[in-house]
Amino acid sequence: MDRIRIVGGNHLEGRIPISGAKNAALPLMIASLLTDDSLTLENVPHLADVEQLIRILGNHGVDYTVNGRRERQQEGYSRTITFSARQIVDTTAPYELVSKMRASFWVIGPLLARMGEARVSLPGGCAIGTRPVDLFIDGLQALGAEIDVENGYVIARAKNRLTGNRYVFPKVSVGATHVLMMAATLARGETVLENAAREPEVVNLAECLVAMGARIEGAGTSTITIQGVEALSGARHQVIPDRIETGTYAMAVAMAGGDVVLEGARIDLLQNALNTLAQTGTEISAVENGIRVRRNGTGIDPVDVITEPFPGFPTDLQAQFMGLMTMARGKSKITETIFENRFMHVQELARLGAHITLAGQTAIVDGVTRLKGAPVMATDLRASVSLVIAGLAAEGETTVNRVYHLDRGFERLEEKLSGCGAIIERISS
Ligand SMILES: CC(=O)N[C@H]1[C@@H](OP(=O)(O)OP(=O)(O)OC[C@H]2O[C@@H](n3ccc(=O)[nH]c3=O)[C@H](O)[C@@H]2O)O[C@H](CO)[C@@H](O)[C@@H]1O
Ligand SMILES: C=C(OP(=O)(O)O)C(=O)O
Repeated sequence: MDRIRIVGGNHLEGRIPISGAKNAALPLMIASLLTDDSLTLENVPHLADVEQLIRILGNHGVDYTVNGRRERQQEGYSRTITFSARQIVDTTAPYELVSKMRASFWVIGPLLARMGEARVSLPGGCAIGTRPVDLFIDGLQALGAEIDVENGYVIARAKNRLTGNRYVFPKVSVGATHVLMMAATLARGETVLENAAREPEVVNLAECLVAMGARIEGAGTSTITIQGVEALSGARHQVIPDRIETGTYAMAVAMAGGDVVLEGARIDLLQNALNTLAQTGTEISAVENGIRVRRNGTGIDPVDVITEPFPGFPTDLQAQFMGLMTMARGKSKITETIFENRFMHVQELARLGAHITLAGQTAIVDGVTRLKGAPVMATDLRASVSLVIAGLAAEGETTVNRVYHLDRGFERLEEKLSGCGAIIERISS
C-alpha cells in the first residue's frame, strides 16, 4: 500500500494548477445515461473515483473515449472524456460496485427516467457517517415512481414515464438534488424542487443538462423548476474547477507559509471559506486566472467555523481547516453539522501533537506552537489531506498511510506540493 512521506518546515512558493472538481464530474458523468447521444466532458480529473465510476457506467452499457482514444490516459492532468450510452444494457447497479463509491447510487435517477426502471444497491454507511437515501426515495415517489426496498436494493419503476410535481426537500441534500433534477428532465410536465441544494456542482450539472436540451431554471437558488422534455441530446461541457482542492491548497499555504497562485481557481466558488481563511491572517487576492494566497511571517489567528450547505463553510474543508487551527495562536471551535462522524482526523492530528477536545459535534482546538512529525493513518478523503497539511508544518518526518483515500479526490497531490518546494514524496510498496 502506498504511503506519503513529508518532511515539514518548507514554505510553499510557486503555482498549483487546480483540477476539475470530483464532486461536479461524478454527477456529470452519470448524466450521460440520460441520452443515447454522446456527452463530452472537458476538465475531468484523473482520480480513483472517476475510474471507478467509468467501470460502474460501463456495467450499464456506457462506452467512453479519452481525448479521442479508448484507453485510459496515463499522463497529464484533467482530461476530456466522451461518454456514449447508446443502449442501456443493464438497469441494475450491483452491491459490489455501488458499495465502492457512494455517488454511484445517483444512477437511479437517469436510469429510471430513461428506462422506466432501476434496481440500485443501497450505498450503506461510510467512514464519515451514515448515508441515508430516504430523500431520494421520497422525491422519486413524488414524481410518480413506485419504489420497493428489498434485499438491500432500491427497486424503482415508472412504466408510464415519471410525472412532474412539486417536491420540498425536508433538508438540503446535494445528491438528492442532482438525482431529482436529472430525473425530472425527462418527466412529463413541470417539476418544482424547493429547498434544493445551491452548491456550484448543482449549477454545473444544470448547465450541462440545459446544453443537452433540458429546460431548467433556478439552479443555484433554492427553487429549481424543470419542464420535462421527450428526449435529451448530446453536448460538450466543462467541469468546474475543484473548490475543495482550491481551499485545501489555500489552507496548506496558510499552514506552511509562503506565496502561491492557485491557477484556474475561482473565488466565487468558495467565498465563505476564503473569508474565513482571510480572518486567520492569510492574504487572499484575485489574480488573472486564479487566486493568490500568501502568509509570510505572521502567526495564524484562531477562527471558529460551522459547516453548512452552500454558501456556508463546506464540510469537505472542515478537516483541512482543523489542521490549520492546530497551530493557531489560541482556541478555535469547529462545529460539523452535515455528517455525524466526520472527526476521525482528530486522533491522528493528536499524534502530531495537536490539542483537540471533542464535545458532541464541536471540536475545540487549542493551538500549539509546534507539531512533531509521526506516522499517521488516513481514515477518509478529506481527513487524509488534513494530515498532509499538518505534516507540512510539523518538525521532522510525517508518514501518511492508506493513501488510497487521497487518490479518490486529489490529482497528483505530491507533485503539486513538491513543485512549490514542499518535501513530499509517494512511497510505493
Ligand atoms: C449539504 C452538504 O454539505 N452536502 C455534502 C454532502 O453531499 P452528499 O450529496 O453526499 O450528501 P447530502 O447533501 O445528500 O447530505 C446532506 C445531509 O442530508 C442527509 N441526507 C441525505 C440524503 C438523504 O436521503 N437523507 C438524508 O438524511 C445526510 O445524512 C446529510 O446529513 O457530502 C459531499 C461529500 O462530502 C459534500 O461535497 C456535500 O457538500
Ligand atoms: C466524502 C466525500 O466524497 P463521497 O461523498 O463521495 O464519500 C468528499 O468528496 O469529501
